[in-house]
Amino acid sequence: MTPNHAGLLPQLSGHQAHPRNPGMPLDLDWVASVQANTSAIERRAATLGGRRSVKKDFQAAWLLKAISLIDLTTLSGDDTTARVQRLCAKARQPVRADILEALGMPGLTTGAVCVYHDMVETAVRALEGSGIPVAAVSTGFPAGLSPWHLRIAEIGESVKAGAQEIDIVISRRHVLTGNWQALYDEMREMRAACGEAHVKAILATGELQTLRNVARASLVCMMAGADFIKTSTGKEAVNATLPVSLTMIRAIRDYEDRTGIKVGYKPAGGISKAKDALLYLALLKDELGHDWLQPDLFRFGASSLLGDIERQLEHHLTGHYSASHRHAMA
Ligand SMILES: O=C[C@H](O)COP(=O)(O)O
Repeated sequence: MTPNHAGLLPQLSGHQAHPRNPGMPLDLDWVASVQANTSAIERRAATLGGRRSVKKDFQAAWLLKAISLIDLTTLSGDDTTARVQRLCAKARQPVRADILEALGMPGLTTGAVCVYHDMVETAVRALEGSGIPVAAVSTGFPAGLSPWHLRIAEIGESVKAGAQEIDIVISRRHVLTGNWQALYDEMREMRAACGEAHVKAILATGELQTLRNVARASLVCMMAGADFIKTSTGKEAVNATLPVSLTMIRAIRDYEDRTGIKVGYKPAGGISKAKDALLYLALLKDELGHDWLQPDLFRFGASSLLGDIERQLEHHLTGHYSASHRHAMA
């Protein structure tokens, strides 16, 4: 049985890397004008699941697409070389070979592997020749409160060790005190320290108090040159949510409308079910269109999502696909 691809299947080669975000001068008037209608956003997010139904033929294609968009992550204090090597092997072959074969996607990989700085070299070695980039959480992850020069130095060390993507944590206090200049300057300097590596700005949205703060912080980070904006470290009390995602995705849309520059989006933390991944993809497709459904512009930051997707693909092939997974996509 092969899925009805509907133009969804991830591209395995010949992918054009998306240009970096050069940023722009800080526009404080624009930042001040940003609003977020919390109840409308929450209503829209709450109805997303009910409004959509997945055509059964397309389910496998969407799940394969989701795999190609995962930053397969391990960010545990007890990470070992062996664990990271196993993770990298999983990134190279995310689901059983016979499943990929049956679905016409041998060679499918995850979007990237995401690890602490300490594990970058191990991951780079384990992924050699695969084309899968390594993302490092640098800048004193997850709190992002180590001395400034050490945060900048850590970025440099991660790049030197071979990380092609750097996930940095912003200073939430700059957002909470409305110090947009400080946030802009911080982000700008961290972006410069990344050199050619792409930079993802982690907003730690669970600590930003309001959706308006989330929208304004998103905008300032994009103005300062973030290539991606990311919700969470996975370590806050509240991590990725649909209302936060809608807010950030709309900020990305506004930034593109105004500057013509496409910035990527990475929801992270607590996304562990295939059906939830499909909701995020539905939201992205509705709000930003198909252009964003590729690894240069969208990633899931997730440590345990892949296992559930693999189970659902098995069910798909044996005809026992769960009805609860049919509600997200058209
Ligand atoms: O950036 C990725 C997150 O830390 C992963 O969070 P998770 O372990 O809840 O999937």
